[in-house]
Amino acid sequence: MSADPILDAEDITSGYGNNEIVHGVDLHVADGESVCIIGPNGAGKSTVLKTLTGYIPCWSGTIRFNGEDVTDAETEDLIERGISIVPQGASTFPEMTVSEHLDMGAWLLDDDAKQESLEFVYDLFPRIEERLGQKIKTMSGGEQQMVSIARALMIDPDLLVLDEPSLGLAPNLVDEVFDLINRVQAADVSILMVEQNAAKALDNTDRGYVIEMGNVEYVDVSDKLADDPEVKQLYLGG
Ligand SMILES: Nc1ncnc2c1ncn2[C@@H]1O[C@H](COP(=O)(O)OP(=O)(O)OP(=O)(O)O)[C@@H](O)[C@H]1O
Repeated sequence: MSADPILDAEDITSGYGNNEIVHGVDLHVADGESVCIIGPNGAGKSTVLKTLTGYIPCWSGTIRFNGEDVTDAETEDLIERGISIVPQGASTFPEMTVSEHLDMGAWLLDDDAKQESLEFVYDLFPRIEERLGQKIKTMSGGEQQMVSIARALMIDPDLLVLDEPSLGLAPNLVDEVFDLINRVQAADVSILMVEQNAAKALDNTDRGYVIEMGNVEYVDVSDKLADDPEVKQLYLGG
C-alpha cells in the first residue's frame, strides 16, 4: 500500500433481511487514491457501497475511516467525518437551480466554510459558476452529474464515493464525467466508485476490485486488471 488507507474495510458482511449478499469483503482506499469496484449485474457492488456508507448495517467485520472505527456509523455521521456520496441516477431536482443544489450540499457549513467550499468548487468546475441560476432540467446529463458531484464536494470531503457515475449517459458524456472525477482526485480527494462500465472505470482509476457473488475475485492496480486475460474475458467483453 503506497499510503495509509483512509478507508479500510476488513472481512465485512452485509445483506438484506436474512439474505447475506456481501460475504467477507476486504477493501481499502489509500489517501489520494482512486479505486473502482466492478463486476457483473447483481454481484453485490452497490451493496458493498451501501454498507461502507452506512445506508445498511455492517453485519460483521470492521470498517475504519481515517483510523477510526466507523463500522456502526450512520450515513450522516460518516458525512460529518468527511465521506461524501454521489448517489446513483438522477439525484438532482429538475426544477431547482445549480445554486440551490450547492446550498443543499452546504447544510453542515457556516457562512465562511460555505464560501470556501464554493470557491473550491468553482475552481474545480468553472462551468458551475457560470450556470448558478440555471435549472437542472435544462442541463445535459453530464452537466447534471457535474452538479451532483459539486454538491457532494461542498463539505470538502476526504473521500468521494460515487455509485455508477456514468449510468445512463451517452458515450461522449461518459468521458466528460470521468474527466470531472479525475479533476476531483487531482484536488486531493480520494475516490471510491462502483461502475458498470468496467473498461472506463479501470481506465480512470488507480486500483480496482472485481466483485462476484459478494466476494472479491480480483484486486490489483487498474492497468494490470485491464490487461489480465481472465478479467478481460469475463468482465471486459473479451
Ligand atoms: N433493497 C434490497 N432488498 C433486497 N435485496 C436487494 C436489495 N438491493 C439489492 N438486493 C439484492 O442484492 C443482490 C446484489 O445487488 P447489488 O445491487 O448490490 O448488485 P450490483 O453488483 O450493484 O448490481 P448492478 O450492477 O446490477 O447494480 C441482488 O441479488 C439484489 O437483488
